[in-house]
Amino acid sequence: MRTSIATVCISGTLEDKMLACARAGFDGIEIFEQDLLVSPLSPEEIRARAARLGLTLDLYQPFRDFEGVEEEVLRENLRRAEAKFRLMNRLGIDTMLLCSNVATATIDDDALAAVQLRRLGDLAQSYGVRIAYEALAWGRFVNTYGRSWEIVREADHPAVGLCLDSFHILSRGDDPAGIEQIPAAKIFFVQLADAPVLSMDILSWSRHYRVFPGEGGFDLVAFMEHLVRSGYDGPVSLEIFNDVFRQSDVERTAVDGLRSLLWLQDRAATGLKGETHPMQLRAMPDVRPPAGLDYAEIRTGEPESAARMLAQLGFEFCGQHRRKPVQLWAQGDVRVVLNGQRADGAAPAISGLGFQVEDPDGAVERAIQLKASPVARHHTADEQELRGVGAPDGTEVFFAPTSQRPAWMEEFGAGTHYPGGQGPNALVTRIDHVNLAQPWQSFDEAVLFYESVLRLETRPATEVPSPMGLVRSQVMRTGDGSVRLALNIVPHGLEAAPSGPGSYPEHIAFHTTDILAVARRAVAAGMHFLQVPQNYYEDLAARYPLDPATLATLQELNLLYERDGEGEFLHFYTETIGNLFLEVVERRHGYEGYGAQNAPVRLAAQFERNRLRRR
Ligand SMILES: O=C(O)c1ccc(O)c(O)c1
Ligand SMILES: [Mg+2]
Repeated sequence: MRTSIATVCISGTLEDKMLACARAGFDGIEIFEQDLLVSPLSPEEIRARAARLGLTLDLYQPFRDFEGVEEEVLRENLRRAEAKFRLMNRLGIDTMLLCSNVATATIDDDALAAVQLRRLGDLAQSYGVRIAYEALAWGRFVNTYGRSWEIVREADHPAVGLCLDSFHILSRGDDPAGIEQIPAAKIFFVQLADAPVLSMDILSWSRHYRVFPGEGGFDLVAFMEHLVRSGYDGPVSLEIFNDVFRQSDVERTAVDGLRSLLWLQDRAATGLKGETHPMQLRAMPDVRPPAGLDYAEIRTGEPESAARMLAQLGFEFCGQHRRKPVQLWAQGDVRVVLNGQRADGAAPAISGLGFQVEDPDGAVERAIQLKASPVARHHTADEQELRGVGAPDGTEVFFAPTSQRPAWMEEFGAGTHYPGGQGPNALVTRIDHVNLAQPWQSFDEAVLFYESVLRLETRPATEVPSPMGLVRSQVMRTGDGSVRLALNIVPHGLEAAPSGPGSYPEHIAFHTTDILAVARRAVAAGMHFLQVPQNYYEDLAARYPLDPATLATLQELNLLYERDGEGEFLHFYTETIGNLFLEVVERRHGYEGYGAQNAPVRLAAQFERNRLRRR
């Protein structure tokens, strides 16, 4: 598949954009008119530069407000078009995008629009160029691809075809299946964009909120499958109007965009297996979602405080790495690695996650094909090699084989004391979820990363009010729930990664089947929990018909509680150390959430604590 991207998607000057697109690996670009108008480069220089970079110039856009007008207006529009055709000849671009008329159309008549497009086609043909007609979702009269196709069909001109843009089709809830019936030769260009599901006017939605495929709520995979079935074999281009992308690092955004097209091809290739079509879809190693978490790694220059918290929660020290200042802690088969390879005094933070997968090499290979940066764990010949990649949020993602007793544990001393299994002291049964802070600029990129590299599924996002601002929270998980990540967008003014005041803490949540026992054991071991205000418990009593004894126990232990139908969720939080706190949760009767109603209580309590500490 030929990949392309509109220059409007990314930040910088036209030169910056071209370089970043070439480096990311795109085959071509669409020149967005505004980028050209403000460029000091002549059309000939742009053409030469693209050739040097190995980029094709696939489309010039947009040309607006042409059809459905009186004769006098049409003549003026043809004059405007001719100037652009001359420019396209200088650029060496053979396709111009024409948006359906938004502003000047006065005649609602498809036959007339077809005649006018035919006249434009004649003119275009004399310059050796062609017109790709796109129905904008907010076009004055033409706002569906079905209607734009009717007009193009009636125009019946070799230089007049369609541009299909997934946003305009899917934002209106239109069925893309009809694309399969359009002759491929009449589809001149294809633009893809995803978007979060929002209810707002379509123009604003389109101009500010588009995201790369896989980052929003539209079914781009199904769209792509219909497109491929039509027999289309031309460029597939990204056209994303997004306020954040336009101000983010240009190279990184370009890579994010290319990743979305790699992911999409892979998914469509899987969906179309066994069918024949002219488009060559690039597939990747087929890996299954992770079966579970092998370990979580906390990196800190002062392991004592994190070690104390783990011990209070019932974890046992299992051994010290034979070469490195790294400790292994475990409870049952839940493993936490405390990595002391950090500057003295550096506060604890989640630095890495080990995911258990069937085929670690295949998973790494796939991640690298998806343009993730490899990170290598330093190891000696007799040590287990763990390979991984860096996530956009800085977390190191490692791929480990599925195993009850991973081979790397041998490095933590011969005869390692490892409790394993579910001994009488092991009340924690697994890592329930890991909450990772996301810088606002790279949130969409992170969603696509975890979806494409780890094959996690997105769940509807929630918004949690806090004294620092509204925190957007997005759960990504395997279908069976064995791996769950909660991505939280860090409120403006706070930092995601560095620890200390002004940073946003991350946490690891452990699951237990007896939260009262874990809480009592922790209290007896001297643990301080995050304090929950009295107001919360009064509200709890109003929300649910809890018996007074249960309520008193919850309050005594600073436990939080939530119900969802039959399901019940009980949980508590530790204090925050550095950039990290821990949570223990108990899910009863199939509860699947994360205590959304309780998250504001936690964020407010943490805010208070942080402020007191800074005084
Ligand atoms: O928002 C617009 O005006 C606009 C312009 C060109 C496009 O291809 C498009 O999809 C939207
Ligand atoms: Mg478009």
